Amino acid sequence: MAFSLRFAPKNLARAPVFRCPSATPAAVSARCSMAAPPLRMGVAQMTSTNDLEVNYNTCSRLVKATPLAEAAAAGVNLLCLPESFSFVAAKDGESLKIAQPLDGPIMQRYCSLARESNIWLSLGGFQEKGPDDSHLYNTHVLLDSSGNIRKTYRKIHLFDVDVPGSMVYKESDSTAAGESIIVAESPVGLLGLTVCYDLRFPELYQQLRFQHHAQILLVPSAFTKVTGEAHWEILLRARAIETQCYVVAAAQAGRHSEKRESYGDSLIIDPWGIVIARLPDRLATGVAVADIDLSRIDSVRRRMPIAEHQRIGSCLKTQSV
Ligand SMILES: O=C(O)CNC(=O)[C@H](CS)NC(=O)CCC(=O)C(=O)O
Repeated sequence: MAFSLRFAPKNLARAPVFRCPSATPAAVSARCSMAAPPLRMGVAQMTSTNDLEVNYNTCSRLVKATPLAEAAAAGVNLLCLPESFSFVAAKDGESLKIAQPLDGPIMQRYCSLARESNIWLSLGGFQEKGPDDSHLYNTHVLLDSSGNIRKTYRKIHLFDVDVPGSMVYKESDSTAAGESIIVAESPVGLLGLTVCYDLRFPELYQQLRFQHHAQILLVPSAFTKVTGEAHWEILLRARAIETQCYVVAAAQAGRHSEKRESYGDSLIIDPWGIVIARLPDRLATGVAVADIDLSRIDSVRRRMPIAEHQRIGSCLKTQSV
């Protein structure tokens, strides 16, 4: 299996500086000259199949190959895995058969992985047992470094689309839609949790930023090859620019089965819309990392105060025709 570990270019990493509590001038100047370790995120790319065991082993390798914040000065605080990290069905109905509650053995194994590896994990889309026997939830699960589930987000927008030149997807046949917008505190900042096709609904990201104050938007995905080539990077950069948030998008890449193929190109994008880490489609499996500089969010927002300039939804009157 081809495997790569990529780092963001150095000049893009601006470490935040410690604020000094009051102390003797000597102690203050010693501490002030010390930069805080940068906050760092990793984005993982893989080609999951309908083999739970193989997928777990790949995830475990990706986690273990990632330098950890606790172990290394330049370690990663939070690693993001794509939608369907643990399972991609090869046939209709397979996902429903393997769906489990969050306290079932599949998710518990990933909780142990987070705990043993001492790292926070964003698990992009898990087949969570649903409200009835014919529906599951497509659930984004956030684990802390002790292996606890911190937050879960059930995918709101379901992919019922006839993709030109590909196939007809009808996610709602077997998936129940989520109904809640979810943000989560983490060591790298306030996260907005979303999944894949949600990316096409900018209102969700607007709410995450302007109502819920998210700083980093997560978009774990299994985009189709056709729609990914046409829209993936443009949509992700647009969401970063218009919300002035970091966007972290872990992707499935390559061929999962005879009928299913995904568009890779996992990305980390800064709040100005610059791509600061990338795993191209041809690198099927790997981790890319980048620094998260929360002061960069502040400076982008200060220089272009769109939150203050926002008028739709507050003072504009609707004119009837
Ligand atoms: O079925 C699974 O295993 C997991 N779910 C998915 O992969 C979902 C539903 S089929 N895929 C997408 O939302 C692709 C969106 C997309 O490609 C676009 O918006 O263009």
